[in-house]
Amino acid sequence: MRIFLNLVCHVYQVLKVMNELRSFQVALRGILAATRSEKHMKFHLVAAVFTLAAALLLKFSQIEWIILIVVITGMLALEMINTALETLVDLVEPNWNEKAGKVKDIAAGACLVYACGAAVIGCILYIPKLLALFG
Ligand SMILES: Nc1ncnc2c1ncn2[C@@H]1O[C@H](COP(=O)(O)OP(=O)(O)OP(=O)(O)O)[C@@H](O)[C@H]1O
Repeated sequence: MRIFLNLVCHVYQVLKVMNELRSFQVALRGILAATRSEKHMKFHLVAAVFTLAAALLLKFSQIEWIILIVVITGMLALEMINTALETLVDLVEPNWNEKAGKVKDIAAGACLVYACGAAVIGCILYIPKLLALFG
C-alpha cells in the first residue's frame, strides 16, 4: 500500500513538472509571437541589448543593475500587454469603432508613459558615468 502511495505521489510530481514546462513553453511562444509581429518589440529588444552592454562596460553597481533590469523587463512586458490588447481588439472588433480605438490609444499611451519614465531613469543612470568617463 505504501509503495503504491509513493508511486502515485511520484506520478503526480512528474505530471506537475510537465504541466509547468508546458506553461513555460506557451509563455515563450507568446514572447516569440510578439517579437515577430511587433516592430516596437524588436526596437525594445535591440535597445535592451545595447543598454545592458553599456551597463557592463560602465561597471554598474548592484543597485544600478537592479533598477536597469526592472525598467527593461517592465518595458518589454508592457509592450507585450499592449500587443495582446491590440490583437484582442482586432479580433473582437475588426471594423472601425470608437471604443475599440480608445482601448488601443490608452494601451499605447501607457507604453509611452513608461517609455518616458525609462528614458529619464536611463539619463540619471548613464549620464554621470559617461561624463566621468569622457569629461
Ligand atoms: N477598430 C478600430 N476602431 C477605431 N480605431 C482604431 C481601430 N483600430 C485601430 N484604430 C486606431 O488606429 C490606431 C493605430 O492602431 P493599430 O492597430 O494600427 O496599432 P499601432 O499603434 O499601429 O500598433 P503597432 O504599430 O504596434 O501595430 C489606434 O491607436 C486607434 O486610434
